[in-house]
Amino acid sequence: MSTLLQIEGVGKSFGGLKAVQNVSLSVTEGRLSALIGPNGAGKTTLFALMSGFLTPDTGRVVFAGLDITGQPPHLNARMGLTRTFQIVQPFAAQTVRENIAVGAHLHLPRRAQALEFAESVASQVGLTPQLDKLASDLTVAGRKRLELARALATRPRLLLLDEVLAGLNPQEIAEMIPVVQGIAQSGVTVLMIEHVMQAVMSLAQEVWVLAQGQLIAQGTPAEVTNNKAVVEAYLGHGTAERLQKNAAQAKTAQEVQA
Ligand SMILES: Nc1ncnc2c1ncn2[C@@H]1O[C@H](COP(=O)(O)OP(=O)(O)OP(=O)(O)O)[C@@H](O)[C@H]1O
Repeated sequence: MSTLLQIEGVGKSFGGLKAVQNVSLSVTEGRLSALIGPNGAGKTTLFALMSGFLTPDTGRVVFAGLDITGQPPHLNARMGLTRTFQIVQPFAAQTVRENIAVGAHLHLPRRAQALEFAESVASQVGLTPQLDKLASDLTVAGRKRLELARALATRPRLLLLDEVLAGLNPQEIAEMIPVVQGIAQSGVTVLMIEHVMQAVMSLAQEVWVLAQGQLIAQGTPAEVTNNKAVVEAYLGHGTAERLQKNAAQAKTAQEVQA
């Protein structure tokens, strides 16, 4: 399988804060991967660097074999690289259909065609019954689906999903997971930022872990969740030893009792 997106030595600082430091990774075409890490690790900044919303201070971004470092987001979207946002901001006074059509206009200049294409995208994310509703009347889960639909309407090759499950209740999360899976199965390469580990474990084929702006682990979901550096990044220094010591003490206590 080929590499669709490659970032090499990418870094970005805000004043004295190194939000992303020397990060390199390759996203394989056709895969569903995840980027995880504690709050403030630099995940959203990395998405912004990949998609052109920010220009890196160091390093380069290569998409489909072309250097796109510093290229603005609308040109990246035209090439097939689209992102969603953690905070969803649809055009509130427009219908769901019209909102989705905005994304479709990237490749369909005629309004009637864009509106028709919006319908097929809506069905992909389960928004067909809401097509004529105003975006402002959608629930949080509906807005999340709309954000997905707007991005899908641009016909991405690579879709960067920034916490599409944030703010959803357990049932809504369970309903959204197959939607994301369906998008990947339709041939779109997906990289998602996600805090909901249940989703990462069930969806991701490959996971990267960021902490304090640096990549600290990479592997399958099972590999990264068993990685000592990852456990410590989430739970604090010394946690891995403490957990090991507690498990050993519990085992000894069981043996003494037996
Ligand atoms: N535009 C900005 N100006 C200044 N500091 C910023 C800016 N954007 C992000 N930061 C800082 O950079 C660091 C990384 O932020 P970022 O939002 O990328 O982290 P994150 O991993 O996406 O966090 P979360 O999981 O909480 O969304 C944080 O310390 C944040 O406060």
